[in-house]
Amino acid sequence: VAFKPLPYLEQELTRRGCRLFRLWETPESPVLEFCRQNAADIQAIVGNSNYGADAAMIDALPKLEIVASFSVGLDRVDLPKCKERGIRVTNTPDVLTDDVADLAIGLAISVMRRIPSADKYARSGAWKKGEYTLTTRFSGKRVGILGLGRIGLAIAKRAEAFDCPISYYSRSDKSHPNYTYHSTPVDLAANCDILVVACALTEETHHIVNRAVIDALGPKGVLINIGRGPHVDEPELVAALVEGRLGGAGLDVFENEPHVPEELFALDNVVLVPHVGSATIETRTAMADMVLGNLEAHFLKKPLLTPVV
Ligand SMILES: O=C(O)C(=O)[C@@H](O)[C@H](O)[C@H](O)CO
Repeated sequence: VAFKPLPYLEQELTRRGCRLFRLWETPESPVLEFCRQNAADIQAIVGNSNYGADAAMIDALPKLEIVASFSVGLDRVDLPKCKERGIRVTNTPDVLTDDVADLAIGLAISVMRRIPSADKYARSGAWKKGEYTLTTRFSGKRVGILGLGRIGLAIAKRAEAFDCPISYYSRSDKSHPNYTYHSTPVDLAANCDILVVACALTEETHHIVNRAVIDALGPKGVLINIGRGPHVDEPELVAALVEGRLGGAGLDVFENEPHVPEELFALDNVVLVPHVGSATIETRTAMADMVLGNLEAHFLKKPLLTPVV
């Protein structure tokens, strides 16, 4: 188990007879060393969005049969290597879609209406001296979505309820009846007020939000990232926000988690949360059940619940 899991997941793995090798409890020995020492016994890895299974780790585990990720995103798992070795890989799709989409809309409204700093204003007593500054309406704003997959569609559905016209960029035109397709991220950014990152992290989508996209979004534009930190060229983002070349940002993920750029701390047009997209008890429990179900199916030689490899 590569990360400190939900107690429920840890208890259930033990109750179902799994012998756990707790990687997070062995800071003294490098991960690879730890894997090599226990290679004869490790048949499965339970990882997440930060701790996956790279090629070196897979090579160090000749008995490895399955990687059951406690995440929908698999950018930390070397999928081609697993395929090559015949190692199965599963993730936790669908059960977290609503929470992640809710957070995306929550971040957008929080940035547009400056909710965190308005909250601070009310708590500070400053209201006694005068009204809080006017903010910007979310309803009706043009929402652009990078990646119209499960989470992207769930965000679009929610934004539609706020009368927001929806446009998107993805590898192919999905000829969606109500949503406008843009063939480049820059084109999408130039034609929306709020740009939401909701695609998987791949070599292709690494830094998909770069200087050109940020400048196309512009001084009134808002960026929402509930994908992965490396989707965004973070130094470019920070510079644009500090210089006022971008109107605001709502960020759940960062390039070097858990480190957050301190230059953003003083900006009230920026809302920062610590990778909590799926962090509700309901969703994390459902994710745990999916991990448990996939492991059980694998070792009982039954069809996996959510196979990726
Ligand atoms: O599912 C993903 O891809 C996520 O990023 C999150 O749900 C994390 O896995 C979660 O932070 C668990 O550690």
